Amino acid sequence: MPAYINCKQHQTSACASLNTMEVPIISKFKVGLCQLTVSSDKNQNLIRAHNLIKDAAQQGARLVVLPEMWNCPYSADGFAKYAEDFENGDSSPSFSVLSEVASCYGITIVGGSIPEWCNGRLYNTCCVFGPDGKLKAKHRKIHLFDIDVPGDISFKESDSFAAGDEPTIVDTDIGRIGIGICHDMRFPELAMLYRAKGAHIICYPGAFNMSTGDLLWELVQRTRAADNQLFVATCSPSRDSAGCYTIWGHSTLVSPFGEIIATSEHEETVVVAEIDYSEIQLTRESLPLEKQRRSDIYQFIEIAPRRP
Ligand SMILES: NC(=O)CC(=O)C(=O)O
Repeated sequence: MPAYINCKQHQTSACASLNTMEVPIISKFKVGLCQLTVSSDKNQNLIRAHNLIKDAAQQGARLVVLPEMWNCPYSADGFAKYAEDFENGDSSPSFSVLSEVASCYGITIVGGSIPEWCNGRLYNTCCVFGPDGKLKAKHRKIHLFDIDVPGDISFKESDSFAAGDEPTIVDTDIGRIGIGICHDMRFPELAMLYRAKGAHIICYPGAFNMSTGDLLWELVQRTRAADNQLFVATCSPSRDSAGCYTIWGHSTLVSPFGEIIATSEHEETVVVAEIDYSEIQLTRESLPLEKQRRSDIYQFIEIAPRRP
């Protein structure tokens, strides 16, 4: 645990008792989305993340989601500099902070993403921690964001990162969670796979920009939720985050019907809202897409990972 964050300082008796409780799977609970301002000062980012997670937990959130690249600016020239090796706890302050904070507040954290070093490769990686602070899952961004729109935006994540090659679905005390990172959201097949595997909610830490955000951020996440009749949570950095890539913001929680339950503008904020998994059943009964699906005409085929 880095010295500059003292979790014990903030630990209340309620918080302490949550850590020792046998927590049953619950279906109605609050989700917190921490839309934090990311600067070029890593320590500041860690402190900010801690403060926003604490705020969400104090508002009753049991599941807290952080943005894509919350410990560093979303900028190709900095990813390697901010990268951490999770296997080596001492050299991974971001990992340690999330683990400590999850256990301090007895919450599940979908830890946005940070650059991860592993065996000489850099990944855009999301870590999920349980209320005991233990790592429950690690998702490496599968679809890297390479875009070139002449006169508008050009960005090539694949120049910096290697792509992950596994979907990530994790069982927690607050349900089954599918994980995707930002551009992963554009691929309906991944969300369909999570739905087929029984996910209640898909969390997408993201960092859309001003060109893609206005047009697609809300559209894509509502579509993933409505197509698969499950909850979707997205979490972005705030717009005034550092770097030349201007971030859209608008962290959002969507219902299985595709309705926006809660959202934000682009400033730093914490969105906290309640979700109720009984809505999944209700939506699927009201509009039984699975029964109506014409698999005699088309089929969802699970394809093995493409390898070079
Ligand atoms: N970081 C990203 O993957 C950005 C993205 O997908 C976008 O549309 O913007």
